[in-house]
Amino acid sequence: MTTRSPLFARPPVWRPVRPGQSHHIPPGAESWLFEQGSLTLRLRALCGEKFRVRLLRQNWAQPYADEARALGLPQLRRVVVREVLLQCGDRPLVAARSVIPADTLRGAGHALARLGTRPLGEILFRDPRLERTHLELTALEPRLWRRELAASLNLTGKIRGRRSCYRIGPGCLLVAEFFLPALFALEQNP
Ligand SMILES: C=C(O[C@@H]1C=C(C(=O)O)C=C[C@H]1O)C(=O)O
Repeated sequence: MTTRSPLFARPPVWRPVRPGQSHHIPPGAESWLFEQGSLTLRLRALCGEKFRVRLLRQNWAQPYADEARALGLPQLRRVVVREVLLQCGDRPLVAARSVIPADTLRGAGHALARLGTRPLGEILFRDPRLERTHLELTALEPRLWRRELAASLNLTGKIRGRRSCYRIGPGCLLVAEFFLPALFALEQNP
């Protein structure tokens, strides 16, 4: 069974980051796209007590073809797909989609299976074995989002996103994060 993504109408297209290559990144987005530490921590610092994870889905489903490729899995292999909005109170600041293979859940990542509204970053960044690889970027056109979501978040321009593989011990997972206009507005006017 493939469950419809609550975020995307079509899969984002990713481009690897290559040294010396220009990605035409707006100045406000750069520090978020290249953030090395936990986004959860950075968003908490910005938003304080009102930071929360709104869970849109976490279930077994087929990954997108390019996600399966990035994880080295056959496309029909089911994975856990988690999609969330990271919010300050009612305001979504970041949309995120994580793809977790069964082997990762069985190994070091078993805590990931029952995350609920606990931020994924809390578990990942606590693990001393954590390694991040394969940074890729995207600039999503409004039509790639689900129409209802694009309307409710007023997504009229391109939304910048990043994706990387997080490795914890033998298992890895793919995390994609999209930085919404409300994030930059909050930074300008905390
Ligand atoms: C990867 C991190 O975790 C964040 C929390 C997520 C979640 O709870 O699903 C998803 C992606 C991240 O933005 C992080 O803090 O950097």
